[in-house]
Amino acid sequence: MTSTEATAPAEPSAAPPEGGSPPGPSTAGLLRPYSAGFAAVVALQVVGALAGLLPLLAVVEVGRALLSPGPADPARVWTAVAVGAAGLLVRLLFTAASSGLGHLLDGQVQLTLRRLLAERLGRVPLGWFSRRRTGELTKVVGEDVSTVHPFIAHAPGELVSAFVVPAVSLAYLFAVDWRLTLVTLVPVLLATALVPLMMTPARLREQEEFDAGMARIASAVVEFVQGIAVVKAFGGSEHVQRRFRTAVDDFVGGFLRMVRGLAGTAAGMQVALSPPFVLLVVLTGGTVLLTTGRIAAADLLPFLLLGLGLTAPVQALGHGFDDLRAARRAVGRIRDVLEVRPLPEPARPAVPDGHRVELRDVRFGYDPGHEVLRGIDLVLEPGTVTALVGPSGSGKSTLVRLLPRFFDPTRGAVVLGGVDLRALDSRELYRKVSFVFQDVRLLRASVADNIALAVPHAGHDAVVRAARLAHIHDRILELPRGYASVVGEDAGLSGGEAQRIALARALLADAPVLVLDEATAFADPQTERAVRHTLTTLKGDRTVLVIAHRPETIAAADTVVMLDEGAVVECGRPAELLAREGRFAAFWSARRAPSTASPQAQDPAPPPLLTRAVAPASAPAPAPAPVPSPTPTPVPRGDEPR
Ligand SMILES: Nc1ncnc2c1ncn2[C@@H]1O[C@H](COP(=O)(O)OP(=O)(O)OP(=O)(O)O)[C@@H](O)[C@H]1O
Repeated sequence: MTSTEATAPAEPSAAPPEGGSPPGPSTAGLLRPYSAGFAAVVALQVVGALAGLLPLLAVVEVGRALLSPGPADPARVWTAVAVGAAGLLVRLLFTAASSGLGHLLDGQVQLTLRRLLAERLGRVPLGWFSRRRTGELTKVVGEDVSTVHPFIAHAPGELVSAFVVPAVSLAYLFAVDWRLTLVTLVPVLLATALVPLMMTPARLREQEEFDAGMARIASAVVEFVQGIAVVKAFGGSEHVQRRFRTAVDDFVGGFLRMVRGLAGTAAGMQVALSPPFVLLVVLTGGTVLLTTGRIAAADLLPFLLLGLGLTAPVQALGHGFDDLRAARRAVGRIRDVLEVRPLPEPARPAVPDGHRVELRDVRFGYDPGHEVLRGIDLVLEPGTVTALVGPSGSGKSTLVRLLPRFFDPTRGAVVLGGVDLRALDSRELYRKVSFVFQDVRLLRASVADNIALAVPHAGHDAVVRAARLAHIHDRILELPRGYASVVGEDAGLSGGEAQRIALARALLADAPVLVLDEATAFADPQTERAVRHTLTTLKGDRTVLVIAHRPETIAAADTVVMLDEGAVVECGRPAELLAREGRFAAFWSARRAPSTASPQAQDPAPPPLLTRAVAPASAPAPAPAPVPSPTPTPVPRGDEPR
């Protein structure tokens, strides 16, 4: 058997990586395999952008030919036209190729990111998911990965041409007339001089307020939408609406301050970069130089045409950097997920011998310094049902989740068939351990596929048999397409029905260890009795651990384990424990007392356990006590008295 000490991690492996965890791949590292592709995108874009200058230069050349004294030289004109047309064609071809290649690369990068995320999400501890909202992950895998699109597909080409085109244009213009070139640069210099005014501490503060205001509105909307039923039922809509209105009013105030602060500078930049202003500046300078005889009229043409082109890339630069910033934030969130420490897998997996489960001095805490399980020692024998009971927050759900390795213990070990779970291959673990918890997730697939998830090649008969055992078969037949009905499309299932499908899935998987959070809260009394009957009669050689909320389940269990504040306070046969008149007896009678003010006042009276208490301790477990027909009132989960 694997030694616990050798493998026990200091912290729950579900905790986010801290300190010593291996860093995830850097953005550059993620993109390195595509560097040749990016280089090709940039090269194609540069050629395309430079070729795009040729039509403008051709117009300049034609203008010069037509404006020069004497008859125009047709050959010179036609050559210029041909070069211009060729330039246009090359520009079209190369920018199209660059864009096409950029989008292909984008597709590959997004696919790689999604594969990496899927691969990592497949290896992180199951418990990590329960600490995250589904929405957060959906955003990372969907939206954030898509956010890299402009960064990959557009930014490289746009940013490069934003530098190359002005540089080449400037070189050409300097060659024509350096004085008019300086004049042509005035609008760009003016716009650039205004940039620092947009980055003052006051502006940055306003930007932060804007972001915070947006976040407050988003959270007020989410709170309202997610809790709409509760909010309406308890008359809290006015409070929530007031919160939303306050968030919007604050945002509007902040937004107006930001706009007032930015408006003057932004308008100044817009004017400086606008074509009329550029033409005005070039024409004014050109007229002065022309009238003083320093340049020829034809020399004015390139400045009018290329001068406009000098400002366009400056504007593109703004968008490019915006995309870049958004992509950086998205890649940061993607990296956070890629950095989550995966569930450690053994290099040489051990093979369990049987399916006796032992918890040996198991300690666990979600957060450092706060233990939720405080030294649990427990043995679950094959062929027995162990009912876990205890007050809300005593650690029942946490304990059962250690068996399918949602988390690893902080200290101690969970041992299956003599092997520490950490020494088991995860596929082997899930072949051995099935679980049905209350937060059941069904896939958007047919009911049959949902049941056969762990056994994809199971025949229809086997699926039906499992569904019958889970008492969901009749309900499935009522669905529009029976077993072929797609969950969420053809069939809307209640929480209890979904749990019974999950139970059918677990029964079909036929794992020798079954861990259940009693699926009673949603089921009607008859179904609930039938499911319980299935579990007790089917157990065979199975090791069953169930968080029991119903008195009948507790009565029918072979062993009851009473937890309180993360420790086992009593453990034994239900009748023996009752006779002992200790913590479990108090817990039990609190459930019986109809006049108590506790929420259990509505619960059905527990079955007469004392009739079982007369059996000698060494005798085989007697048949379950007769189960009285429970009232339809469900036991709310987690409200047992302390
Ligand atoms: N994901 C989590 N992160 C941090 N703390 C948690 C988490 N889940 C549970 N806890 C805490 O661990 C303790 C035990 O919770 P657990 O859900 O295991 O108790 P329980 O006995 O199953 O309660 P209930 O019967 O109400 O479901 C509680 O104090 C709870 O607040």
